[in-house]
Amino acid sequence: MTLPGAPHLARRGRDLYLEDCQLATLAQQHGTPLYVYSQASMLDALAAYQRALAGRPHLICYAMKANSSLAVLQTFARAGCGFDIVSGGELQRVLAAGASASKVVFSGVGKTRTEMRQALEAGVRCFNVESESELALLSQVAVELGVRAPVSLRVNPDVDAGTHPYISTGLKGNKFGIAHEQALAVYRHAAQLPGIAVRGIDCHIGSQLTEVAPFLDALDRILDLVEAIEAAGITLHHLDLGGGLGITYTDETPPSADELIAQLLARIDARGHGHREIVFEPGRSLVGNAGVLLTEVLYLKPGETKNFCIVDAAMNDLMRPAMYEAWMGIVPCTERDAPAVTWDVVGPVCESGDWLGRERELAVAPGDHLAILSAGAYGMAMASNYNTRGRAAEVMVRGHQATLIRRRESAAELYANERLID
Ligand SMILES: Cc1ncc(COP(=O)(O)O)c(C=O)c1O
Ligand SMILES: N[C@@H](CCCC[NH3+])C(=O)O
Repeated sequence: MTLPGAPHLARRGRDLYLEDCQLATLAQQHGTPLYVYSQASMLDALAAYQRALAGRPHLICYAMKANSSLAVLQTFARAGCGFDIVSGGELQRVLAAGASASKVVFSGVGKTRTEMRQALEAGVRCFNVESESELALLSQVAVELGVRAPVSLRVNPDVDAGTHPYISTGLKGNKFGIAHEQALAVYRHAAQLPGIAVRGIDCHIGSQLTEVAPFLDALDRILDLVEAIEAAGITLHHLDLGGGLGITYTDETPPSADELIAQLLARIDARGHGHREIVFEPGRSLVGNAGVLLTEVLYLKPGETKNFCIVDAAMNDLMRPAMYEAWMGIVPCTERDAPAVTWDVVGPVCESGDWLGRERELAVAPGDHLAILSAGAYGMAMASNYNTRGRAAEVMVRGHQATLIRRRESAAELYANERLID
């Protein structure tokens, strides 16, 4: 039986497998908390985007903030993928994984002078510029280096993405992008700047979007602008439509990448923009359902009003439930024959917000392993060391083969940069 949204995760008898690897065995071998990823799931998810765009100029730039582990980046780089980065650190990391800077786009509202210089020297493909002041500084830095920075402006189209307010980015009140009504003026200004080469236009309206309509609304707003900008004599080579496609955590039914892209391309063609290069920046939809977080049940603590299942993973390992009250599936790695009880699954961190799942029906005992599902995106990438907890280990599976791609962090590593005072 396959689990929702995760084609390579299935139960064989009582045991949960990711591809051909038994998860309970991996938990025993590597210890917990442990992230496990299916490489086939990542490649299948990428293939859906590649298929949908075949035959026209395009670049898929994986938004590496979703999961920036080197082996994940390497997997995508080898499959021909580009990358969307948001910091100099991400640039360094993706180059270390073997990517080419010529396939990297640089997003983010707060790029520093140093990061601009680093990205120009590396030769990134495009900067997605988010404000007029950033544009001015980028031009200056480029002139100092004797180059022109390739640029698209990230436009805030002011559409409601219909997602959690913390991950909605395309509304007027958000810090992201240049307001739609100012964009034409900023493009005219950009075209005059000595260190800027205008290349395209960009938007990204939010994350975990489960409907096509907001993408189409944003596209229409962007195409209106493209027409106005080109009428002003400024040529735009590419349309970067951002990321944001959602995944199934529980009962969401987002469109597949193929369906979404087919509808977007139909609109692009109908409006006469079919010749432009199309860029997408998917994050979650490439990696989210490729990963699980394995954890061991430490204690069961039944109570008068609530029953607590205390596990060894915590909010520092997986922040999404604490931060967005996000629902993530939780299932036993090995099913047992016992009546299910309702548990709040919580971690050892000293915060009441440290929960991973509330009111879950589970038949569990101490020592059992649980899998938290759909944890491949914004899981490890957002992990912290709160409570001096070393970050989890990570394993990538390919068929029967399981490779440790990051070893567990030790406590000594956590304070290695610190010094006692005299
Ligand atoms: C600029 C930009 N591009 C792409 C993404 C990727 O988003 P998602 O993981 O929802 O596909 C994000 C994050 O939301 C982003 O901020
Ligand atoms: N971290 C968020 C998504 C943020 C998207 C970043 N632009 C999540 O876990 O859902």
